Amino acid sequence: MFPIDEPEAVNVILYCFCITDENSFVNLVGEWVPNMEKKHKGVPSILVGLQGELRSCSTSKPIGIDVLLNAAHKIGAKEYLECSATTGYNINHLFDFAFALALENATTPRSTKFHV
Ligand SMILES: Nc1nc2c(ncn2[C@@H]2O[C@H](COP(=O)(O)OP(=O)(O)OP(=O)(O)O)[C@@H](O)[C@H]2O)c(=O)[nH]1
Repeated sequence: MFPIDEPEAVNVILYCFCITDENSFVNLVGEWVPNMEKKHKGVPSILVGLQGELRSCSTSKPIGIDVLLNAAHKIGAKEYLECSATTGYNINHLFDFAFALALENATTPRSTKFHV
């Protein structure tokens, strides 16, 4: 995990994983979330399922929605959202929601840097 030199500049966290990759989900919940929580306590987050169009693909085996909603609740995420870079599904909604959360959390003037 890379260090963010200005932790106070973080107003929202997007926890992203691929919905058909169990490992990416397990790593996210087991490693990334606890680390980020230590460094950015109280910062609102969104759990984001990537490659969302694969949910309707008959040959893929996505992680169940109930598991993901439960995980979002457990890690304290404000929402679970699925999106797809391939089809554009939910991308605008995700960023609108993320910016709204970030603004809610921006009680003092912050840096405008983006960390990906
Ligand atoms: N099915 C599907 N595949 C996707 C989607 N977005 C990205 N991919 C695929 O996932 C792989 C990785 O995509 P990248 O956009 O390169 O992801 P990255 O995290 O930047 O990966 P790096 O290049 O290693 O940094 C590629 O094979 C993409 O085609 C999506 O929405 N749906």
